[in-house]
Amino acid sequence: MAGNWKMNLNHLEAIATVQKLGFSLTDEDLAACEVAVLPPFTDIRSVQTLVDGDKLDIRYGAQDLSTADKGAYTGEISGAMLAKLGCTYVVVGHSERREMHAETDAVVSAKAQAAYRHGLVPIVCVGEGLEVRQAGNQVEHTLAQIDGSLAGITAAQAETVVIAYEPVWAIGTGEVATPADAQEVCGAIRGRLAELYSPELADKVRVLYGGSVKASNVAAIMSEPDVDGALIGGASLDPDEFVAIARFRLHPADAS
Ligand SMILES: O=C(CO)COP(=O)(O)O
Repeated sequence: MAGNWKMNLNHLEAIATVQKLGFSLTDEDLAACEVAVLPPFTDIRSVQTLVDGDKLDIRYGAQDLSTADKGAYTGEISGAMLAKLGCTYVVVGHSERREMHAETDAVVSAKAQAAYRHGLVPIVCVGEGLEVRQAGNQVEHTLAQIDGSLAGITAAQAETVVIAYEPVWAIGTGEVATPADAQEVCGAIRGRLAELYSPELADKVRVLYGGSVKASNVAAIMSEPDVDGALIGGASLDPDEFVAIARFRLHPADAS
């Protein structure tokens, strides 16, 4: 379960949030479910200090990185800098960056490659907008994004990649995809990974669903065979809600 904080929570709020997570999540919870937070860049040092100091079994990472490793790139953050701060993950190709920063699949692939150069695991985001969904082209569209975003990623790298299927129309709207909608595309993604790499590799890759996930709907989504986890925006800002999401196995899968 990965919490994408987006541009929310300053470093003081980040400390309070991670402390609460660290206090609430038991060893049992963390043995059953990996938990990661993806704060803004300015919070990462604070999160690192807490996680290291309190020996919390929580992973953390960033929401973006530069395609370049070093140099005259004003405002950019390199994979090397994130690795130095102990990041495990980095989100690449979130729909908000694809839309607002015109990131193409080629850019996303370059960012995923930059992540691997520094030992970071990319969480590669894909997913269709409302018009594509209404036209019924969600599978075709999302698989084309997979092809483009994973271009240049070797099998050895792809073994660890995390894919997040986030239908744009379900992000921050309260409009959650049905479990069957999530399964349709997540299953197709796994099928494409099998074609691009191998069925064995495809089975190992974690495919997440994202879009209005909360404690009350997570169990139903997680009951689908090809949904291995969730990328959570708004609900991850509330530590109690995020902990309840991480405990999805305790909720009935038919809650709505
Ligand atoms: O974009 C998302 C996670 O990356 C989903 O955001 P919400 O959970 O707020 O819909």
